[in-house]
Amino acid sequence: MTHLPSRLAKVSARDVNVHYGEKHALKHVDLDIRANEVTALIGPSGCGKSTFLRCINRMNDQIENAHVSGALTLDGQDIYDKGIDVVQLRARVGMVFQKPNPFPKSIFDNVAYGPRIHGLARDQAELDEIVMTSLEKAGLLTEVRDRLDEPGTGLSGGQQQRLCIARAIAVSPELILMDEPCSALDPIATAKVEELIDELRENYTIVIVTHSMQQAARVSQRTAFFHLGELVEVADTEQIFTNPQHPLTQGYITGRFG
Ligand SMILES: Nc1ncnc2c1ncn2[C@@H]1O[C@H](COP(=O)(O)OP(=O)(O)OP(=O)(O)O)[C@@H](O)[C@H]1O
Repeated sequence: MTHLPSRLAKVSARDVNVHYGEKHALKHVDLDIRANEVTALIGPSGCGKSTFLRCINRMNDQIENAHVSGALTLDGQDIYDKGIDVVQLRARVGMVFQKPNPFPKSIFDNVAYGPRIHGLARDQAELDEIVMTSLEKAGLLTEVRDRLDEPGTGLSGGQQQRLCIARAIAVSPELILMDEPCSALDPIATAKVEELIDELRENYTIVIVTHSMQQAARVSQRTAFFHLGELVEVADTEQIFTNPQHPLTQGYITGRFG
């Protein structure tokens, strides 16, 4: 039985299905994402984690053969409503990708890009303020304060990823989607980004796809385990890793498959 979307959830998914042509990639997913928490999506390669993530900001719209059905709401509002402005939606729901992808622009302009296109600053002083605050929140300001005019692509991989997080934050999103944000980073840069995720949860809701169970255990409060397109189990992270209810979850977290 499909339950009604939860009013308490930041994002509520009910009977969400995604097909890529004939391929049924996501099957009847019911999942609530709670506000001001980090929710980790885990599961073996190809199980549909990224597909689910892309449903939330309608990135699947850009994939020609993708078809999404079911109900997805953000604060109770239908994400797939015909009246929804997708550009506005993506300002509310930011995204950070696997590979840091700064624009070929200066550090300052990378962060100022979103506020400029959304008209968030009335003048240069306000824009400066947004850029500096976003860099600060992303834990990058002290490292780049003196080189804001230099290209973002000249930063280290870990710094570039924090720049992308600053860029996402600059438009004041409510939700940040992260698709394996540390997979291209070394352990030290990964630790910094994980620390940052933990701090950001105070003001944002975060959904992170990760292949690292250690990372899911370190950064998230809730964990959802997917397998072959189905959501097998969702629970508090501690429970998933200490007392999973489903044998498939148990098998995955103990490394028996995946
Ligand atoms: N554009 C596409 N066209 C056709 N099939 C796709 C497309 N994108 C994904 N798929 C298929 O849908 C399924 C789910 O893919 P998805 O990328 O969501 O999985 P994932 O769990 O994020 O995997 P990974 O951990 O390897 O990134 C896979 O079988 C994949 O091959």
